[in-house]
Amino acid sequence: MGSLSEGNAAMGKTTVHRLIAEEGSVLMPGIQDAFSAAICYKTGFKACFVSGFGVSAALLGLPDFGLLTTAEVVEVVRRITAGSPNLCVVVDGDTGGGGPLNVQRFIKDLINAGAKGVFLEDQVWPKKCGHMRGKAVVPVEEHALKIAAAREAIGDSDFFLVARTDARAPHGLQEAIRRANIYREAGADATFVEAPANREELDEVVKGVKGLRIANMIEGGKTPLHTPGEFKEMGFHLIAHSLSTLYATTKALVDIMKVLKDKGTTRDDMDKIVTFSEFNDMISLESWYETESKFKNFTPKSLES
Ligand SMILES: C[C@@](O)(CC(=O)O)C(=O)O
Ligand SMILES: [Mg+2]
Repeated sequence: MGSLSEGNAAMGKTTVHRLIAEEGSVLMPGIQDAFSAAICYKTGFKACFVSGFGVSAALLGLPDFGLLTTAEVVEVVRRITAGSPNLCVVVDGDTGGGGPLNVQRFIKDLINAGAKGVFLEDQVWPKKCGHMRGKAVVPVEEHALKIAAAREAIGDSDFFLVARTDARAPHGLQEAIRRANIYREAGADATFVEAPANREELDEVVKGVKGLRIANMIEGGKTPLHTPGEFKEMGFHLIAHSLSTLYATTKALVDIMKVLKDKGTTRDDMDKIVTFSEFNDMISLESWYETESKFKNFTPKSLES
């Protein structure tokens, strides 16, 4: 089993380190916008993962195929942190938007936007979702340089750096493990070997990769689904459940569109949707009424008669 003292988790260096020290294995639901983030926080999660796959779908209506820009990601993150200021927001940074200088600018923008961490991966740009076919990775030195540049840009900020490698598919698990350890040496707080194919490979990752480790759960993806408890036992510290909310939303959207198309009304299918008041609770409407009422009777002193 992996040790929590590895990777400074026990030192509480950042919010993410602190959460790992508290929980052992931190589950981060994948979210794609300010609304899914707000529901994530309301449900009781302390951290979320801003999925590139999800943002590409929700913002652009496009697949996770290297079409999303870092500027678009930063803008989404700004809205998420404004809407959910107490949620620890970890962001999928894809390949970081270019070379080391672009990575540094991106990291600073994410920190200013209120994010608490980022994943940076070693795919060739334009990248693909880690569970799709046809991936390629850049030379290990090239990504190590980006990780070092990201580390420098982070400085003393409360920001957690995850280095991801997609080498498993094109070059095999041992190369992915080798790369993860090199990226850790270059300054990553944790590493993520993308898409191990079975339990044996997950165990190999724990055996071979030093420090804090990430696992990624995608329904229908390459890695079998496990619980946070099982991952804690194995030696993984951060678990992204990257696409569950996107897939659930997709199913709900398809179902209700079908109802509208077939029947033209939802009156016999109210079980498929939340009520007006349930939605308003979800979006904290009452707190806005309270704020509104504070200003209703406000008159500056000099205008009082
Ligand atoms: C985690 C992911 O990067 C998908 C993947 O490539 O596995 C995402 O964007 O959610
Ligand atoms: Mg992604």
